[in-house]
Amino acid sequence: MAPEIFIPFRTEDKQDRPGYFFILSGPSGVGKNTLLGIVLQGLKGVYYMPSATTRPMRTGESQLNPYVFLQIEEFEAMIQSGQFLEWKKIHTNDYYGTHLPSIQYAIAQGYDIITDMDVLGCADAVKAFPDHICTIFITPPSIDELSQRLYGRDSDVSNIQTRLSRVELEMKHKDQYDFVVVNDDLQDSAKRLREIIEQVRSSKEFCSRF
Ligand SMILES: Nc1nc2c(ncn2[C@@H]2O[C@H](COP(=O)(O)OP(=O)(O)O)[C@@H](O)[C@H]2O)c(=O)[nH]1
Ligand SMILES: Nc1ncnc2c1ncn2[C@@H]1O[C@H](COP(=O)(O)OP(=O)(O)O)[C@@H](O)[C@H]1O
Repeated sequence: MAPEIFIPFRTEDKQDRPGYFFILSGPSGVGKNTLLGIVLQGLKGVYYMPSATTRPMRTGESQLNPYVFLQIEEFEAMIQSGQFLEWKKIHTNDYYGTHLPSIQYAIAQGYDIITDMDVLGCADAVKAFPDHICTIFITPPSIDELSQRLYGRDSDVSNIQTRLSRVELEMKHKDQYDFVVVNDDLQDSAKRLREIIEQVRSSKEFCSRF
């Protein structure tokens, strides 16, 4: 079963202000998790917030990396007991959801967290915590390049097609985000993403709509 709080926070990372919640969105395969992996290495005190999902664990993945993997009954019990800030069925009817107690704890205690979410979940999260969320949309240099990345990551054509069929929905929401980063050259994009996060973290007064 899921732990009470998904993240083992360290008190030395506590900020003297409420925590910031950074959300990355963008079409599947654009590079959100790759960017997160690079950026988090260089950012002290920013925690990856794993989502919960019912999709099967892949080779190389483990509990909390990159998701809290749950059985459908466990996920549905957590929906019933109000443990998700938001949840969506994405792709092949798999559940993905954001653990509300972890978010509430991080914001209240002054810990900065980052996660990725689909555009609809992100909109729900902004409604719930408008003054604590910074949204960043990751966009591909082209749809052809995005498709190549999906084919490079996975060999299951039906998985890839399911993900490609959501691209238009995701891209339609791009202009509602606080920042947009084009993930063309990986290192340049990681640098830009890190700069955005550092800029927001160091601003004296947080304004959710920049
Ligand atoms: N609404 C919502 N979307 C999520 C959450 N966690 C991940 N996602 C989104 O679910 C989708 C997962 O698909 P994909 O990027 O192909 O990742 P995969 O699960 O590794 O195959 C992406 O759009 C993620 O941003 C969550 O907690 N809530
Ligand atoms: N800037 C980039 N240039 C080329 N390939 C990339 C770039 N960013 C990510 N990739 C590759 O694209 C694939 C999808 O990246 P991933 O981080 O899994 O996407 P997402 O988390 O958005 O679904 C991976 O194989 C990754 O190595």
